[in-house]
Amino acid sequence: MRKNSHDITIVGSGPGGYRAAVLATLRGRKVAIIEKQTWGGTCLNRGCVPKKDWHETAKWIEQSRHFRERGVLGPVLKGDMAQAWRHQRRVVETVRASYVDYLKRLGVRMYAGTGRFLDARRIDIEGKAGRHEIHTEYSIIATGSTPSLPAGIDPVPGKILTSDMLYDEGVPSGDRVILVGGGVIGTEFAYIFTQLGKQVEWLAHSPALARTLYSPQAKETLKAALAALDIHPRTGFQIARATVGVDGVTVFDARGESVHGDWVLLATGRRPFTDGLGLEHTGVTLDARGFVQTDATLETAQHGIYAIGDVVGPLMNANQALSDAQLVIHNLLGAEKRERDPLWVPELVYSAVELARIGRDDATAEEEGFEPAVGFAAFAASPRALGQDDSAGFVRLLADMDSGALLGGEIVGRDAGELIHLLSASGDRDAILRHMAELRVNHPSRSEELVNATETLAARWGLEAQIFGIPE
Ligand SMILES: Cc1cc2nc3c(=O)[nH]c(=O)nc-3n(C[C@H](O)[C@H](O)[C@H](O)COP(=O)(O)OP(=O)(O)OC[C@H]3O[C@@H](n4cnc5c(N)ncnc54)[C@H](O)[C@@H]3O)c2cc1C
Ligand SMILES: NC(=O)c1ccc[n+]([C@@H]2O[C@H](COP(=O)([O-])OP(=O)(O)OC[C@H]3O[C@@H](n4cnc5c(N)ncnc54)[C@H](O)[C@@H]3O)[C@@H](O)[C@H]2O)c1
Repeated sequence: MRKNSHDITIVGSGPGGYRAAVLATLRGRKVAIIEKQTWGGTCLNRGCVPKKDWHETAKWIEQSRHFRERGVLGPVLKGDMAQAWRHQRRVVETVRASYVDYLKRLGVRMYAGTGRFLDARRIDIEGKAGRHEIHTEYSIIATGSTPSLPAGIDPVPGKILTSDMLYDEGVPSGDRVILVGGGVIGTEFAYIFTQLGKQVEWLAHSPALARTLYSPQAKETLKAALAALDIHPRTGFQIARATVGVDGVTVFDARGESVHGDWVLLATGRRPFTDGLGLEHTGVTLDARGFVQTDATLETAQHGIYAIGDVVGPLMNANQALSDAQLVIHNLLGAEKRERDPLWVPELVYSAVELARIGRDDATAEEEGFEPAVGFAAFAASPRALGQDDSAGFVRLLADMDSGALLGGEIVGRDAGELIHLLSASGDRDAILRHMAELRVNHPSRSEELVNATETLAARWGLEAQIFGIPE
């Protein structure tokens, strides 16, 4: 093989690209990865990792309300967002260094520059070190997404920011923040910013998380937790215009209503990123919204070119990108092909409560002809949660009335992002609830509430045989 030839070339080093590079190299392939900006992509540098660092700090500050009654005495704590920004940078830089080190140790060929397809097997890379042309047997497009701004609104450094700008450039001065968007970022940042000491005016077109599959009960629990901290979205506000002056920024909606603040954070969605990738020199096709079109195995219309993560959509989260990477490497190197199943990749929101879900919601289950039984356990009765002064939330499981198979699950409350693995660990969804009922647990723990929810399925819905294996 020539020096500049690779078995697999990956464009983009976010969670999707990074994971694909590691897995393919561990399986003996000669792999190249190209990154035009910062190694680790959105998730590491301006997404999941710094956001979770901030969420942790926000939780500490919120929990400090209980310090006195718990016997922890001292001055009242308050947030400092500029210092919190410096903290997440240190975490991000540490993780990034270990990512880069691992890729190097594995022998992945790392190219810093912008990758552009010349044809289906040749990629041009333009970077600080000059231009390279590489040859590749297979390629994986993992170029992610970029913020999508409302028409007529342009970013202004220090005044009108996207989340990418906030993490790349730092926290602007001024405590009065206008946060636009009722999606995942808006819902997470409304909580985080408030705990970190900002006065947040949260403008949303529709109620928080309106376009997600979380149950009404989950959304109500979130709403109550936010309201307890005096965080309320102002709904029906669709930002149409913004003006920047010496004293800050004013945003207007189409009706002419206005809100004034020191700076604005736009969380109005993200769009797939394929700009400058040279896809016109390949047979790869895009849909009307710009997502790369693939079949269920994640191969594009161009044989040998695959796509993963945000650039495929429609859901954009790191968990999906990681799962896609596993799938594509399996499909490239395995004998049989597997198909993408986004429903069974966990989804998370980190706000005043953590929300985690996997599988079908009630409506989807019913549409598919299932009769869902609901297993439920509230953290309000959990000795572990009560001892943590953090007992909001619940576990909610959907099971098929006939077979006892898991149809979907939702966990709301502290550590939901860890607990969801109990539902995602096994692909055997016919048997998972039976195994859950037999789990050898650590007591007291939050995991026990999954066992309790499973047992309510047996007790209240007559699923004893399916869950406990007792003959009817
Ligand atoms: C504020 C925020 C918080 C988030 N929190 C979470 C969370 O808690 N959990 C979660 O699951 N998800 C979260 N996400 C979503 C998550 O970050 C993305 O879904 C994930 O990063 C997508 O991974 P990816 O590999 O598809 O692409 P990306 O991470 O976007 O990486 C793509 C990379 O490709 C590079 N690239 C693009 N074009 C080229 C080119 N032509 N040549 C070379 N390189 C190129 C880009 O520079 C980029 O580094 C969050 C997102 C944001 C914005
Ligand atoms: N925990 C996670 O997995 C996680 C965390 C953060 C972000 N993400 C992903 O990143 C992507 C971007 O997040 P996001 O919250 O920006 O997008 P989103 O699509 O979740 O929400 C965008 C919001 O902006 C609103 N909006 C759009 N135009 C508007 C306007 N002109 N005025 C007022 N509101 C307007 C929409 O109504 C919607 O509520 C999403 O796909 C999200 O899933 C995932």
